[in-house]
Amino acid sequence: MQPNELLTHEEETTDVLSGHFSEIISGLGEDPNRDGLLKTPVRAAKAMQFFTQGYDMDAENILRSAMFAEDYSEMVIVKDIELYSLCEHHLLPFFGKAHVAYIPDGYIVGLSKIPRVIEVFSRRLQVQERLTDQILQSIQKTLNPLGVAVVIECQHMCMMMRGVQKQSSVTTTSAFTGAFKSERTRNEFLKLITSSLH
Ligand SMILES: Nc1nc2c(ncn2[C@@H]2O[C@H](COP(=O)(O)OP(=O)(O)OP(=O)(O)O)[C@@H](O)[C@H]2O)c(=O)[nH]1
Ligand SMILES: [Zn+2]
Repeated sequence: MQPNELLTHEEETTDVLSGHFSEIISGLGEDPNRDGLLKTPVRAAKAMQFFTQGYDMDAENILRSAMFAEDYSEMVIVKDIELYSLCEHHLLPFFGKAHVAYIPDGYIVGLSKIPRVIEVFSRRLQVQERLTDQILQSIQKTLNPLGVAVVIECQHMCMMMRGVQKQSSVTTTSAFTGAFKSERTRNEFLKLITSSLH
């Protein structure tokens, strides 16, 4: 029997990635066999797998698992949801906050499912614009509410640690469907996410 037959798919991936990380460490001129680096390829592999675990998750299933029929039809906002993602250009983190709102049309969703949907799409190689849109579309498609709004504010390590090296710039992206296309509704949402009372 091959030793690999006993490994799960996840463990096999860890194995493959750690081989590559070992080469990266050598390529950087370091010795992957020195004491402090011995377990680093496996640790780095597991970290990258954690950062990209969203590929194995299904946002629509998550939302559908906690949809409840309810007559409430005012705006529901979940704001200041922290997120960590990886920029697909440099494989460096970008991180910040997401604010999500929807106006129910017959169904509400379990509140925790909104941050879970953000995990699904942020734990991948991403750009902030696509992340914003994917969150929006998955909620719109599943709940079919009167409207969805997503605002994301992030700092990108690729703009901080390297490249242009700007430490304080924050990128804001937003996307809206349905009722949030109206200026009045959108402004109410934007006011509420900047208010400390909500
Ligand atoms: N639109 C968008 N751009 C991003 C995101 N994350 C990183 N980038 C940008 O992707 C671009 C890649 O540009 P390139 O010129 O190919 O890469 P580069 O030479 O490393 O660019 P610099 O970062 O300017 O040094 C950079 O401008 C990054 O700032 C994102 O989420 N959205
Ligand atoms: Zn980048």
